Amino acid sequence: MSGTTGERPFSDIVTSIRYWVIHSITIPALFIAGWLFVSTGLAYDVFGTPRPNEYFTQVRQEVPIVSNRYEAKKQVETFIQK
Ligand code: HEM
Repeated sequence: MSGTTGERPFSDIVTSIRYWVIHSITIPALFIAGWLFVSTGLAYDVFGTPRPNEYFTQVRQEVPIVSNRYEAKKQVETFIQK
């Protein structure tokens, strides 16, 4: 038949009992895992994002914007010093 790849249609899958037996667990589990990933602070460590109190330090009170493309690496290194 034209217009089909031969795979099981989504409309058939998402209206099947078996799909929802599986996904009533897995979809909320993924949501909760994501929530915990953020709420425990693990996401900050994994992605290196500053925590709200880490944007400024004792030695650097200005915004850490890279302003010199040829010295960018050096600038970033000074920004991330304590
Ligand atoms: C650990 C997490 C997950 C596991 C182990 C899992 C497992 C499965 C299994 C076994 C099937 C085949 C179901 C069947 O034929 O009745 C399936 C299909 C499917 N799942 Fe999941 N699932 C997970 C998470 C999710 C999430 C989070 C979504 C979307 C929000 C999702 C969307 C789908 C869709 C759209 C299909 C149909 C895919 C196709 O056959 O073309 N799944 N999954």
